[in-house]
Amino acid sequence: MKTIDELLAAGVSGKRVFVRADLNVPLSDGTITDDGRIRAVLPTVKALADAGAKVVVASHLGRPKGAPDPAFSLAPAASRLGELLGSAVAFATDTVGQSAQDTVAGLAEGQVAVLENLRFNAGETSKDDAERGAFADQLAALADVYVGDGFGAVHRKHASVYDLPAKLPHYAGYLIATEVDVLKKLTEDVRRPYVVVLGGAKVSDKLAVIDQLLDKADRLLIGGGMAYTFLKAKGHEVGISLLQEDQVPAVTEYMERAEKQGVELVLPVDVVVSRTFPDLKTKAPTEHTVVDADKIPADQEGLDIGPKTRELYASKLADAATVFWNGPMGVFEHPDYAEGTKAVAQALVDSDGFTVVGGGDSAAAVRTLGFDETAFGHISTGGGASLEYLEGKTLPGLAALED
Ligand SMILES: Nc1ncnc2c1ncn2[C@@H]1O[C@H](COP(=O)(O)OP(=O)(O)OP(=O)(O)O)[C@@H](O)[C@H]1O
Ligand SMILES: O=C(O)[C@H](O)COP(=O)(O)O
Repeated sequence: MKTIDELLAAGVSGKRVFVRADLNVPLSDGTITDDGRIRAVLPTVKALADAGAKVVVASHLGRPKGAPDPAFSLAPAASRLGELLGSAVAFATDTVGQSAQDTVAGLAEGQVAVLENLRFNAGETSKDDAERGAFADQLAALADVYVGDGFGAVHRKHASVYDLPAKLPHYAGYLIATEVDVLKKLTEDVRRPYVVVLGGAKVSDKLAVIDQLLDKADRLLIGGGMAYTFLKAKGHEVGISLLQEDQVPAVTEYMERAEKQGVELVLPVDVVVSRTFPDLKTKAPTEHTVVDADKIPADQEGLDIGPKTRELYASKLADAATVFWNGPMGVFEHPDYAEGTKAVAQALVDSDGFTVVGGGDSAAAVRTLGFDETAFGHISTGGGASLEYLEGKTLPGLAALED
């Protein structure tokens, strides 16, 4: 995989360099609530601009349906990028149309432009190779060189991630190079005990990675929305909690395999429950109680791990030599359900091991809950991407950067 340093050494002055970033940042009423992914691409953008390149930054945001949707515009991300760079960033109001062509043509050496959301064009995510290829051809016409730096999207076989690199000289940016280095440490001769903490809401995505982790990890701690499918599989009432009913058989099999393979698979022993899902906009205080994990009332849902579980998980993390954590332990966006995520984050800060936080929401949780990012070994910008890497899958966006 050729890296950006090789590109810079060869000289980029005056060249149009297409940087595929992951600027898929959380927004609330058009305001960016966590700019971590924008900060993560700064080293690459700065190095190219300082070397005189005409930098064309492109990304997706959210999941628009292949057509323009103002709610998913990259304009706020573009202006935040400009603030962080300390210089004006040109913004194209389309992806490959007249605005993009004029904006790129008007770039001076060292200047940066951001294209509008790539997923406003159906070709970006199309399952049809020809349709994706045609869109990639239009993107290629805007650049002389390609730099892949959107780690959070490398598991997607999309035009700007997979098809476009083949059409231009291509290099890995600093973020992708760092992320791959870190994740390699988690897949090759990992230091033990190796503890994995899984939570969050994308239950089905993550269950698949457990299958692989059972052969690698020494301990698996389950929290967040993930936990209730496991508790159901143990025969417990889970009320109206987040549940992937069709995954109960698979989860049962995982628990049996963990037992056989001597992998400690730890589930919550108590949970914070409520009758209703909290209002994440008003964050109005909610009625909630702590119950044993096998006593969730039928009309209530588990929204965070309870105090006994927080202590239990901290004790299971205390001697870890390596930790990978993906997925918040509860609905951390609401103060009534943030304590579990805080407790796990604190346990990683207290750990002497190598700690990796993998995931857009998990990384955002660590930052918004006030933890110092440097207290962790690495905060990945990709949740799904890091999980699929750990699964041992070939990631399209990384394969496309190999010669
Ligand atoms: N018990 C629960 N019930 C419902 N939702 C929950 C629960 N616990 C956590 N969540 C939600 O899970 C969401 C994050 O899950 P997700 O799987 O997306 O995390 P992530 O993997 O870190 O993010 P990404 O995949 O975007 O990198 C949060 O918005 C949180 O509110
Ligand atoms: O948030 C993420 O995980 C990445 O930006 C990928 O987004 P996607 O799941 O919509 O492809």
